[in-house]
Amino acid sequence: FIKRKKLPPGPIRLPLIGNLHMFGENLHQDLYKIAKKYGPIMTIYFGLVPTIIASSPHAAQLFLKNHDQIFASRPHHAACYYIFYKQRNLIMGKYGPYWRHMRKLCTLQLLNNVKINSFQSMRKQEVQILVNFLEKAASHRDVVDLSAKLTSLSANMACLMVIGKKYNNVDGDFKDMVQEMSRMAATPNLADLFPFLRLILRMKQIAKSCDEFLENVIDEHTGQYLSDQSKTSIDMVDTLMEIMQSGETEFEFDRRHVKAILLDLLVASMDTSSTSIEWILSELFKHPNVMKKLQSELDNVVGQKGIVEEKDLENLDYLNMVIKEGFRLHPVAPLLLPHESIEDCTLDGFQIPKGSRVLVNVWAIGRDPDVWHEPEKFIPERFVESTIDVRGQNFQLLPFGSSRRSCPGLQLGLTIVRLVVAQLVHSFDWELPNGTMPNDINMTEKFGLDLLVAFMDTLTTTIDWILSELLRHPNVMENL
Ligand code: HEM
Repeated sequence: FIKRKKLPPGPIRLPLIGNLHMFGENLHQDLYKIAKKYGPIMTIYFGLVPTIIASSPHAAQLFLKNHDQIFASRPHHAACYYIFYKQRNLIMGKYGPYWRHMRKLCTLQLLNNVKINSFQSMRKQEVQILVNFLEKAASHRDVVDLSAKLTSLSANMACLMVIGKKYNNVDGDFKDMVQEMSRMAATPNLADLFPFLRLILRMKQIAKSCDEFLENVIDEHTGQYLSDQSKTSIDMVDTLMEIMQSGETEFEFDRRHVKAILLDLLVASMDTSSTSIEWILSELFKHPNVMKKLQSELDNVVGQKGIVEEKDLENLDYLNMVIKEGFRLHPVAPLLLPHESIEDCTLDGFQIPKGSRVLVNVWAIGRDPDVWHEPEKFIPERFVESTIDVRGQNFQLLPFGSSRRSCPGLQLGLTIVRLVVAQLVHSFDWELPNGTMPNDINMTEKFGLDLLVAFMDTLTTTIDWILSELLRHPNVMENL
């Protein structure tokens, strides 16, 4: 237990549930409101587990830059423990030599510019398939579920890059599993996450199907890479198998590690880009003037050739402002992923003990009125002559995090988001269906992964703590 008086301030907590009663469907929005009262560094109790919340650029900088190494670990997470090979993966791996090796391997071998560029023609082809579909729908004036199409585009790109086949052609069980994980993430009510034991059992089943799927993928690749010289691009399973078979890694690296990385890459790239694209397009539909201005930039830079090439992206200044503004208002991971401290630390006068969990509310930071003029409005022009960027150097805009634990897929994610938005805006004049007006577009956020990520383990830990206390006090147990 942590001595409360040394921790940052926070609302009064109730026995056992802590501050849980204060949260509704959107954790980051509720935390934003609470931070207005308790300040940019505050303590919130999820059950019995204290969690430090950073809600200003200065606070984010303290945790992610000034004390970066101390807060570079991740907490234990029951779901991730089962699904990601005892947290042997990169995303939820504990900070230490093993995580450092895995991170180096991913950044240098899988997500470097050469590797990302080797999938350029695949991206172009997949975007073209979507454009062809939309052209056909437009010629019949059919209404299109763009959200579903973007999800499928993003999943296809991720699967082609990682395992060498489209998501549409992937085994049904894996798809069911992905859908189930999304359903769990979209559970609208916290109470639906109970009972935990059932949830944990389900996690174990999901982990098993996931493992079987990845084993199959690896089996399919074994041997095939060497014999199949006709492959135009080497997918990430090929690369990882080659690394494993070379035996030249500085650390233990076997099939379990390959599977953990594969899962990371699939999970991290499947929904993130499509969700960002969907938000940005929704803002453009809501703001026809911005849409027109962007179309005119695309006409000038891309011209009549119709197809947006990745090399065009660097010349599209207004597009880049639109993307930054989209990320500011709608970060895909509003609380990043949870960080955990590996040693005691004094920070802004507060003592944060080793093992503290930290959430950085980048959603709140993107709406901080001390930093942003008219923060609720979508105004890409705010970035004219501004050096603020999304790459983790500017703490007022952190959609990919910053420093050691920042997103290693930033370049890839950014390329996909810019390419798809540019192509869809350049190829079509968009209309909302059935007389919907721009102001009618529903911009309410759905209950997202952040809640699952932040809560799930704090609740199981709370139960663990209560049970251990009961075991230590048999008389209390008996009374109960
Ligand atoms: C628009 C797209 C994307 C966004 C907005 C995004 C955002 C993020 C964020 C916020 C984090 C957590 C940072 C933190 O905890 O401080 C993260 C971590 C991560 N992302 Fe991304 N991401 C995107 C795409 C991708 C892609 C395409 C990949 C790889 C194929 C990827 C791989 C990862 C990995 C492996 C981590 C864990 C890093 C670690 O813990 O060391 N991401 N991402």
